[in-house]
Amino acid sequence: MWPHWSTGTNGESKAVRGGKQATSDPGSAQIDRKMLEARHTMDAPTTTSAGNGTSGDSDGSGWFTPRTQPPSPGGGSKPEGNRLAAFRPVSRPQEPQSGPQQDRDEAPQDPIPATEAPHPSAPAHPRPGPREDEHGSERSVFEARVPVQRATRTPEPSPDAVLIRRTMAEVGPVADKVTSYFYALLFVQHPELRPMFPPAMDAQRDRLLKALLTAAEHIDNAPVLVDYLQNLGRGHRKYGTQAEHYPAVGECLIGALSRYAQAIWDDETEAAWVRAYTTISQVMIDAAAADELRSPPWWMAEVVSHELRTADIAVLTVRPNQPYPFLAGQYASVETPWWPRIWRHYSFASAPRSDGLLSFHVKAISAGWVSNALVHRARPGDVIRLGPPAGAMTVDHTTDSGLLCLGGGTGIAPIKAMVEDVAEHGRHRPVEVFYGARSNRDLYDIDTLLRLRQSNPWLEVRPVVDKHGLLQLPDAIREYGPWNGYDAYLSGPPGMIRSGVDALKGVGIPLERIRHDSVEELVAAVD
Ligand SMILES: NC(=O)C1=CN([C@@H]2O[C@H](COP(=O)(O)OP(=O)(O)OC[C@H]3O[C@@H](n4cnc5c(N)ncnc54)[C@H](O)[C@@H]3O)[C@@H](O)[C@H]2O)C=CC1
Repeated sequence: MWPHWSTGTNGESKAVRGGKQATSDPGSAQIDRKMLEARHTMDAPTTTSAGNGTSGDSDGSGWFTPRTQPPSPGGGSKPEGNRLAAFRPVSRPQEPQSGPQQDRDEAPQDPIPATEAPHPSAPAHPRPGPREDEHGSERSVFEARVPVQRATRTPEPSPDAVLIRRTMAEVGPVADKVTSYFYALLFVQHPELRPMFPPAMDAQRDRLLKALLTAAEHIDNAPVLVDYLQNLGRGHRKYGTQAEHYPAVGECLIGALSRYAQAIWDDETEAAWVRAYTTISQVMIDAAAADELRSPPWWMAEVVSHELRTADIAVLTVRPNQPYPFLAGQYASVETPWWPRIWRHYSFASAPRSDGLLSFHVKAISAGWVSNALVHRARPGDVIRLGPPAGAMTVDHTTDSGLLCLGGGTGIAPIKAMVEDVAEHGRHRPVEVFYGARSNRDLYDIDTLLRLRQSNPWLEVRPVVDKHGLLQLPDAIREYGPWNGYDAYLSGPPGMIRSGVDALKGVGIPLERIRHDSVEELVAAVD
C-alpha cells in the first residue's frame, strides 16, 4: 500500500553548497554579471533536436499493428482481404520470471506523464495491474518481422521511405480527419480501449500524428528510430499498453491512411506501411518487455514541498514511493490526481539526491490543466504519478569539455540539475550558464544559481533579460566566448531552442556538440 510520508526537506536546498549568500533581488544583485537586454519573439515550434529530434518519451503514439481490416466507424465495413496477414503475432516467447517484482507489487500502479498526451492504455488511474507473469511475457513476434538495421542513414531514401513519405504528404492537408477517423475506428472496433484515453482527445490526436511523422521521417535512420521507439515503448507502460493492443492500433491506422490517401494508395504502399509498423511495434514491445524486468511502469510521489516563486511559477519537491533512478538533464512525465490520464513532461530540477527527493519547476500557463493544478492546487501531502525518466540531454562525463548552457524561463530547471551534476562529479570544467527571462522577476531561480556560482569557481552565471527588446537570449552568447571546446545545452521555449541552435552554429559549435530535447515534445509539454 502507499506509504505515508512525512514532509521532507525542500528539494531545492541541495543546490546551495556553502559559499556566500547572494542577494535575493536579481535586479540589484551585487555580482559581476551582465544584464543583457533582449528582444523576445515567440515562434511556432517545429525544429527537431540538434541530435536527432526524437529524444525522450514523447507520449505520442506512433504505433499500429494491423491484423484485420477495420470496418468503417459508421458501420460500413471494408472488404477484409489478406493484405494485413503479415502483422499477425505468431508466438509469445516466455520472459524470464525474475525481475523487480517485489518493488512493483508494492507500488500503486498509476502512471503520470508530463506532456500533454493522453494515451491509450491506461485505465483512469490504472490499478495495479499487471504482474510480470501476466504482462512480462506478453511479447509478440510477428511473422513479417523486419530486422532492425543498425546501419546509419542511407544516402538515398529506401523504397519504403519514399512510399511512406508520399502517404504523409497526401494526408498532411487532412491530418485532422485522418486522426479523427483513426480514433473512431479504434474505439468502435475496440471499445475496451476507450477508457485508457483521456476524455478530451484533441491533444492525443495531435501527438499521434506527430509520432507518425517522426517515425516516417526517420524510417531510414534506424539508430535514431530505434532509440525513439524504445523510449516510446517504455513510456507506454504507464498507460497499461500491452502487446495485444498494437495490432488493433495498426489495423486502424492503416484503415485511416488508406481511406484518406486513397488517390495514391496501392498494394505496395500498404506493404511498406505494414513493414514499417511491424518494425515500429516490435521495437516498442521489446523495449517495454525489457523495461518490465527492471522498472515499475510508473511511480507514485508525494508532494513534500510546494514553493510559489512567482504568481505562476512553483517549485515542487516530491518523494517517490520507491527509488527513482535518473540522470541530471532528463525529464519525467507527470500526472496529477485532478486530471487523470493527462500527462505532461517536466525536467528534474536537481541532480539525483541522496534522500531520493525530486524537484520540478512548473509554470502555470493559460488553459494548462496539469500546470495549473501543479502550481495552484497541489499542496504537500498530495500524490502525483511519475512516468519513467527520459531524455538524452545529459552531461557527458567522458570529456573535460566546457559546458555552454542556455536556459530560458523554466527551461533553467534541467540546466541547474546539470550544473549540480558537474559539481558532484568532481572533475570540474568551465560551465557558462546564460539564464534568460522576460523580466527580472521572472528570473525566479537566480538566487539558487548565484549561490552555486559562489561555491564553484568554474561556474559563470549570466542573466539575460529581454525587457527592452534589444537582445534575445541566444544572441547573448555572441558577446562572450570564444566557445571552442564547449559542448552546448539548450533548454527553454521551442523558439528559443531553434534560434539558439542557429546562434550556436554561428559561433562555431558543430551540430553534434549541441544538445536539447525534442522541440516537438516541448510543444506538447507546455501546458
Ligand atoms: N519546466 C520545465 O521543467 C522545463 C520547461 N521547458 C520549456 O521552457 C519553456 C519555458 O517557458 P517560459 O518560462 O514561459 O519562457 P519565456 O517565454 O518567458 O522565455 C524564456 C526566455 O526565452 C527567450 N525566448 C523565448 N522565445 C524566444 C525566441 N523565439 N527566440 C529567442 N529567445 C526566445 C526569452 O527571451 C526569455 O529569455 C516552456 O516552453 C517549457 O516547455 C523546457 C525544459 C524544462
